[in-house]
Amino acid sequence: MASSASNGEHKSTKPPPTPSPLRNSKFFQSNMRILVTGGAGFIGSHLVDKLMENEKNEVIVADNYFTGSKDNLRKWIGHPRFELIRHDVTEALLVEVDQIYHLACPASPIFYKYNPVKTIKTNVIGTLNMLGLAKRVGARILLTSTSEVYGDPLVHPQPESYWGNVNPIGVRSCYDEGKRVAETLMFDYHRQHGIEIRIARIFNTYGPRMNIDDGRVVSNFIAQALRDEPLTVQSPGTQTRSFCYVSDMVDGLIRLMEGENTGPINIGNPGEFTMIELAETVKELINPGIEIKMVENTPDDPRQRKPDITNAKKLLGWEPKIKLRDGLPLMEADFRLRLGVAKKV
Ligand SMILES: NC(=O)c1ccc[n+]([C@@H]2O[C@H](COP(=O)([O-])OP(=O)(O)OC[C@H]3O[C@@H](n4cnc5c(N)ncnc54)[C@H](O)[C@@H]3O)[C@@H](O)[C@H]2O)c1
Ligand SMILES: O=C(O)[C@H]1O[C@H](OP(=O)(O)OP(=O)(O)OC[C@H]2O[C@@H](n3ccc(=O)[nH]c3=O)[C@H](O)[C@@H]2O)[C@H](O)[C@@H](O)[C@@H]1O
Repeated sequence: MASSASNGEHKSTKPPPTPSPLRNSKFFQSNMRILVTGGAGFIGSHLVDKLMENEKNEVIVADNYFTGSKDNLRKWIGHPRFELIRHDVTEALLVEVDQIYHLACPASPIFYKYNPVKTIKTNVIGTLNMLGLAKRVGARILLTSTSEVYGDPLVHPQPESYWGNVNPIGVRSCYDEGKRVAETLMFDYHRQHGIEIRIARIFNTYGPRMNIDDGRVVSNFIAQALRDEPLTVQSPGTQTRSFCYVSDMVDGLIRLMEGENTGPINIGNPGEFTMIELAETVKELINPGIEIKMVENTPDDPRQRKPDITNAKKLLGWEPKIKLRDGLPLMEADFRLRLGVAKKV
């Protein structure tokens, strides 16, 4: 029997499947072959950079480029330990790998709401396909779930044991409910087939390489500040989020994959800000002359969000290092380069 969902230490009674014998038949042998779905995206490409630092890793990225870009991976294209495949995870993929980081899914609300049926297919069929692959080759699989599984949370901060408050028929449901089903599938494969699973519940992550017009709040505010446009705070502006810098996130994901705990484990930075506070910070750091404008919000926007990271600290020895005020200038420098806006002296 699996233990309770709150301590991140689920154990299946079944032994994991044996890795495919084909795995050992290659002439060139790295110690670990790793598949990263969604690896051309924001978090995925930073994860690939970190995994490629280890010479014993060979990395395969599968991505359909819906929100990601080859440009994010350009330094690895042509590298002997790296392979990039244009692939949609809603279709089966046959590769021999030891680990799967399953990130493929549009993450910004404007993109996941653009084609909600495709978003839910990506979360459900895509995760089923990756679990099928993990089962066939005996790979360990990590799912990047989300703090959105807590919906508009009635418990604050959110521990992993909280079951959430999600609208099942709303405009965000393709993503929220899609990720909840993906988590269910992970645990069903774990209990039924002994697959080694890891689930990270990621809280709002920001950093260099986010799409400039991604639509998420940090990228919006930085791009607006650099373009001398008003910062668009969606009403009421008192809603909160907790922002994690991408290098901290990648460190947490790798620790989770390499450790012994299935999760789900919250990975995020508990520093909590209202959207008005975030706008004021961006204004102060990047463009003090800019206006802050209140605009209409979208349905079902969670009113508060902050991770309880007790489990991540205890089970992974992980906690974020980069404060928002230190991370924003790193992202600003990247956006300035890409937008061609030099810093005034
Ligand atoms: N960034 C965050 O704040 C955050 C928070 C919680 C969870 N997550 C999760 O982390 C993962 C990565 O998020 P991100 O911020 O890097 O987003 P992103 O949009 O930059 O990256 C997602 C990647 O997945 C690819 N993709 C989408 N659908 C696909 C499909 N059907 N087949 C193959 N590839 C597909 C995209 O092209 C893109 O490269 C997602 O699973 C997201 O749900 C992110
Ligand atoms: O961390 C998570 O779990 C989830 O967080 C985000 O979802 P959300 O928090 O709604 O992200 P944003 O679109 O960045 O919105 C954050 C807040 O900023 C506000 N906002 C957004 C954009 C803007 O221009 N102005 C603004 O005030 C929104 O109303 C919202 O309250 C991500 O988009 C999801 O991929 C991720 O799974």
